[in-house]
Amino acid sequence: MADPTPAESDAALARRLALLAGELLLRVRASHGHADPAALKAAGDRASHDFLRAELARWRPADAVLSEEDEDSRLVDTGDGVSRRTADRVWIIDPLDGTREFSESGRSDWAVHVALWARDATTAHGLVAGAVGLPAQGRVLATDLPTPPPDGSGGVIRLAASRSRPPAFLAELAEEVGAELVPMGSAGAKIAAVVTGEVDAYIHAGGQYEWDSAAPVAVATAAGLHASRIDGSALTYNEADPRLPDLLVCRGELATPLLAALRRQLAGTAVPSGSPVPPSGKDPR
Ligand SMILES: Nc1ncnc2c1ncn2[C@@H]1O[C@H](COP(=O)(O)O)[C@@H](OP(=O)(O)O)[C@H]1O
Ligand SMILES: [Mg+2]
Repeated sequence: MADPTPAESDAALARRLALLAGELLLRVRASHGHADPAALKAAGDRASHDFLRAELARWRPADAVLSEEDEDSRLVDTGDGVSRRTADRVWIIDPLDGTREFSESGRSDWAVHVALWARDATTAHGLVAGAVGLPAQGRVLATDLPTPPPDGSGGVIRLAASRSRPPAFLAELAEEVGAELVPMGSAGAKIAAVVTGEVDAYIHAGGQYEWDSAAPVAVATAAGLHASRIDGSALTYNEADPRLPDLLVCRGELATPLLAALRRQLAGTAVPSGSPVPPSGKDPR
């Protein structure tokens, strides 16, 4: 691909990098095969992270980066030294979301997330640009090419949830609102499915980080969808503590009934809105 012009917008850069990192991940998957899932996960994480880090340093050298794959990214930022907390612009990236699914043959529910948070943002959640690459689905969703909000199916609510770590209360909530659970990997793939209308909503609770949702939430918001914490409060990014453990993304008209159902579930189950101790290592996947 020819070098872009210096005037490439942040959103176009996010979209281009999500596309290129996705193509790289497809090559890594093809060359490693699926015989050793742990090695494939590690190779994918590393290749995509290194690529995105290098490209952001090349095209946006003054900006800070928060990446899942940086050694210290899960630690609470104390503000010492050069810090993303004092930066005006921070790229929040998940080089490979749905790592588990990436390592499983035939699955297409994994994604590349590239988002830009800005201190002076006037857009929702402080996110000014974002792209979600879905390499195995052959598409990239981005804030500069928003898709129109999907029409409701009018039938049973299709509710996407983690296939490996769904919130404990979700089965009961689904029964209460008459929803059908659609298990899927990757926060990005699930939110993309809400954006395209393949499902009606995505609910997660119990643990996640800013990079798991920043880019897909930027894309969902640009498409006119509702995105919030499960208690209805705002999602905020580039916080000192990068944990952002729960969220609801859905079509606008479902926000009120789903938040009401969530309130009833949370009243009964005391689901924490954040776990107490910042982990220093990676989550077991
Ligand atoms: N309880 C939890 N604690 C921490 N991270 C979680 C989590 N549940 C889901 N996630 C993260 O959220 C992303 C989507 O998860 P899921 O596929 O289960 O819906 C995954 O990102 P990664 O694949 O980038 O690690 C996963 O690690
Ligand atoms: Mg992730």
